Amino acid sequence: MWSIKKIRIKMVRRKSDLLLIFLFSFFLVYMMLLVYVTFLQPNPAYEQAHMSAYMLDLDGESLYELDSSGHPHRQKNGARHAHKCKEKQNFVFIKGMKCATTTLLGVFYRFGYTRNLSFVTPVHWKMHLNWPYPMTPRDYRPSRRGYNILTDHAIYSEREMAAIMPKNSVYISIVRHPFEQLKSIFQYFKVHKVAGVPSKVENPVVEYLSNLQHYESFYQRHNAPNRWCVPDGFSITKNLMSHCLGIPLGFPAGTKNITSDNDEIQRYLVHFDRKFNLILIAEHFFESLILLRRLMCWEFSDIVFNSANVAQYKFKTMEVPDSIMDIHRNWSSVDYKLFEHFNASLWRLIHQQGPDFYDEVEAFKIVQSQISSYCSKIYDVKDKNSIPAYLNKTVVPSSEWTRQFSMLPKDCLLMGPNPYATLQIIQGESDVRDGDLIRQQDSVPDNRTMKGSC
Ligand SMILES: Nc1ncnc2c1ncn2[C@@H]1O[C@H](COP(=O)(O)OS(=O)(=O)O)[C@@H](OP(=O)(O)O)[C@H]1O
Repeated sequence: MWSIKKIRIKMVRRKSDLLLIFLFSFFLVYMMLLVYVTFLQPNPAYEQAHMSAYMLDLDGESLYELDSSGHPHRQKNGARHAHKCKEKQNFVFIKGMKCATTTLLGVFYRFGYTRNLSFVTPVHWKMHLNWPYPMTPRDYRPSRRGYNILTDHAIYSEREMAAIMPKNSVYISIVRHPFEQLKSIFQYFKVHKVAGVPSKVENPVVEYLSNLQHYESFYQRHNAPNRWCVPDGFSITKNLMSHCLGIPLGFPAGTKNITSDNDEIQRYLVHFDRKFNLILIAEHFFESLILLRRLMCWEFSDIVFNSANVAQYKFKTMEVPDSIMDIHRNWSSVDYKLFEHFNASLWRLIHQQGPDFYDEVEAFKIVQSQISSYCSKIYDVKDKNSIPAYLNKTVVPSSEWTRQFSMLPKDCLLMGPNPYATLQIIQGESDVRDGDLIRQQDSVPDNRTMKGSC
C-alpha cells in the first residue's frame, strides 16, 4: 500500500516536471519569436533603401554606402570623387511629348557628343524614330561602333531596344501631370484649331473636353489639314505618355487595348518599375536631375540644362472647373495612373536619399542659375561666330558638391537654344563615318505599313 502511494507521488512529480519542461520550452520558443519579430525580421524601410541603392547601382558599384539606418553617407569634396563609382554612359531615354523632354535632350546630346559616344540616330535628317509607331531597324542609322545612347523620340520597344543597346544600359523617362501636359499639347499641336474649336471661346481645352467625342473625331479625321506628325485615328489627347511608354492602347486600330483593364495596367506599371531605373517628374525637375546625377554617377557639369520649348499661352494658368478635370481624368485614365505611380516612386526615392539630398538640390540650383544666366547671353548673340571676349567662359567654383568646371559658348550651344542643331551635327558626322552602310540601308525598299510621318 505504502509503495503504491510512493509510486503515485513519483508519477505526480514526474507529471509536474514534464509540465514545467513543457512550459519552459514554450517560454523559450515565445522568446525566440519575440527576438525575431523585434530585431531580425526584414525592416521594410531598410529593404527599400537597399533596393534603391541597387536601383541606383546597376554595375554593382556602390554609388553610396548606406549607413545603419539605410541612408547614404554624405559625400564630401565633390559629388563623384569621394566615391568609387564609374560614370554611366549607356542609356535609353524614352522621350515622350511635352514633358520637358527637349530640355533633357539638350543635356543628353551634350553629354554624349562631348564624349564622342554613339547615338541611335534617326535616318536622314529626321528627329523621330518612327514615332508614334514602334521603332524598327529602318528608323535609325547603322553604326560600326554600336550604340551608347538612344534619346530621340521613340515608343518604348523593349525587344528592339535591348537588341541594339549595351546590356548595362540605364533606362530613363519623364512624365508630367496629365492636365499640364494636355494644355501644352494643345498649345504645341494646335489641337483646338485642327478640331475646329471656335476661336472666341475663353478656354479651348475646357471647350474641347466639354464636347470631347465631337472634337476628338474631328481632330482624328482622315488627312485633317494642319495636323502634322499625327496620323489618322491617333489621339494626341488621350493617354499619350502611356502610349510613348509602349502600353498597348489600341493604336493602330485592331491592336491590343488594355485601357479599361486595371489589372493589366498595374502589371505594366510593375514591369516598368523593374525595367526603368528612373522616371523623372517634370514638376520636380531639380529633384529629378539630382536623382539622375546620382544614378548615372555624373557631375553637376553634366546635368546643367537650358529649358527648351517653354511656351506662354492664355489657357496655361486659367482655372478649370473640377467637372472638366474629372472628364480628363476619365478620358486619359491610364496617364493619370502612370503619373501617380511614378510621382509616388520619385518621392519614395527622394525620401531614401537621406538628409543631404536637399543640400545638393539647393547647391545645384545655384550652379544652374549661373549657367542659365551665362547661356542666355550666348543665345542672345546674333552672330555665334563672333561672341564677345567677356563671354568666352563662365567658371563654376568647386564646392562640396562639384569640382570646379567651366562652361564655354559651345557647351551652351550644344544644349540650346535648339538642341536639334546638335542632332544635325551628330547626323552629319554619322553620314561621314558610316555613309556606305547608310547607303546600303537606303537601297533596300521600305515596305513597312506603319511609318511615322515626321
Ligand atoms: N526645366 C523644365 N522644368 C519643367 N518644365 C519644363 C522645363 N523645360 C521645359 N519644360 C516644359 O515642358 C514643355 C515642353 O515639353 P517638351 O520639350 O517635352 O516638348 S516636345 O514634345 O519636345 O515638343 C513646356 O511646357 P509648356 O510651356 O506648358 O508648353 C515647357 O515649359
